Amino acid sequence: MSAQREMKEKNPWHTPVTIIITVIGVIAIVALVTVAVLQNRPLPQKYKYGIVLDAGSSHTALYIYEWPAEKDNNTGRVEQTHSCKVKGPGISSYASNPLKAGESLRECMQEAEQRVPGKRHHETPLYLGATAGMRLLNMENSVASDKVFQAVEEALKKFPFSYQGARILSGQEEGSFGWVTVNYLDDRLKQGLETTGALDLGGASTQISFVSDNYNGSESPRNSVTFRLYGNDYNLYTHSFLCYGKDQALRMTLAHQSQAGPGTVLDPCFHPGYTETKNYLVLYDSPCVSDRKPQGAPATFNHSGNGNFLECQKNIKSIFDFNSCKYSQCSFNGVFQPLLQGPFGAFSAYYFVMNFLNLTNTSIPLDTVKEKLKDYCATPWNQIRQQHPNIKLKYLAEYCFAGTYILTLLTEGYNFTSESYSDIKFIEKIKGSDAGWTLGYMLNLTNMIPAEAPDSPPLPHAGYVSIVSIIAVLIFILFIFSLRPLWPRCSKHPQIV
Ligand SMILES: Nc1ncnc2c1ncn2[C@@H]1O[C@H](COP(=O)(O)OP(=O)(O)O)[C@@H](O)[C@H]1O
Ligand SMILES: [Ca+2]
Repeated sequence: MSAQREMKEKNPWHTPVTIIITVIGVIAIVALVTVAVLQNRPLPQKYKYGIVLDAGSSHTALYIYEWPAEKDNNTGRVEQTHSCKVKGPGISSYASNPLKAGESLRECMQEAEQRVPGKRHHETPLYLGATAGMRLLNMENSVASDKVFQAVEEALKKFPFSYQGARILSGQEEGSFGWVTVNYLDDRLKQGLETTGALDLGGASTQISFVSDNYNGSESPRNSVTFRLYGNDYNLYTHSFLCYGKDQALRMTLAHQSQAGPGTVLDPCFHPGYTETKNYLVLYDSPCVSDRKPQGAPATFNHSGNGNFLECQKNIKSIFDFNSCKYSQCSFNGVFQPLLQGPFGAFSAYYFVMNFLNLTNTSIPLDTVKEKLKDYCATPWNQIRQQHPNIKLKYLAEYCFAGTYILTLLTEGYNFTSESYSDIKFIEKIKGSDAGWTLGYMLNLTNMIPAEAPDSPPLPHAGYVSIVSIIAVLIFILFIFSLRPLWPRCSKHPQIV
């Protein structure tokens, strides 16, 4: 008993000096770490907002983007928080009643007023970009397109946002900003990773944009767009085919068939049993087909389907010119295209159509995809309608054509093969944001992607706190050891008295 007591009494850690040092040391460490944690705690997040209206040929959509206020330049952080589909057709359809174009945007704009916090309204930039529908209207009737823009501008200026203008995007801008969006959302730009090509299919035009090792912009410079983003140079190949969006392509295919003679068009791209009376004037009311208008045609024609994939593909091929090419290689219509280099993201109508047809999985062999589409096109129209009672009839009637057009455009037009077909991914969204040109357009106009790589703190906050804590503990232990001479002596073998 007494030996144990002696040992306890002689334990050097139980002397008042070391106890006091320990207590002060622990308090000092807690204080140091607390100060470090509080001082460097990330500030409560405040957000900034941006609004882009995508005035497409078939409809207008509004997108709201949000990013942390402190990190304008630190990318990969802008996200789409809301989207609103404007009711009614695209703004180019209001050529004869421009005021209605402005009015049509009101509901979505009011929604945006609710979604963006009031105190941010005045600093929130608002852009409207119009694509191929307005490009065509501008070609056809520039006075009408100016009036539409005027009406749209007046309507948008009534809202409390920072209005930055409405304009028609060039085909190159549409293609390249789609490419920026896809690669930004995938975090490929900031990390300098290999990029993804972008395939956008609209109603009135279609875009292809990708980086190819064998393209430096010297052959066909009009297809070249260069970007310097986060310290990396990109030489992008991009082309926009006006009239090769799926709605205008359908018009061209129909116009080609109705040249056989007025009356009835028996269309292999429509289901057997499908039959509609259509108006020649409506069909030819577009610069994409106006020169093919037959002379002395009756006002209407009967459009009936017989559902034949191969025949449909043959008709679709007739709207492509595969013969003229003054470059080393071309896609179609004499347009230069370098060697395809994947991967590719295909969005907008590419996704809507392939998703409806259950064909978004590109690891299915191309021949099987074609077989499935063949069966789908041959299905009677009545059966299709019964199976899909909730799908808009106009879309439903056209999925056979649209699917066949997509496969033809990809394989015959852009030269995707059975192997490279699997490099394509049909996508709608990336990390919650829609794939499309709008985000890239806003990032560019707000200078949100720096040319050089931003300086980033060498350590994340949690790493910083851990290192400060470990170093503080180590210093404390060293300190205790430096006080060794002050420690009371302790004998190796306790003596029994
Ligand atoms: N659910 C859907 N199913 C099929 N097609 C769709 C669907 N939603 C939109 N689309 C089509 O996507 C295309 C979008 O094109 P849009 O952006 O309006 O034209 P552009 O980009 O040529 O100006 C249109 O052809 C439209 O009909
Ligand atoms: Ca579009």
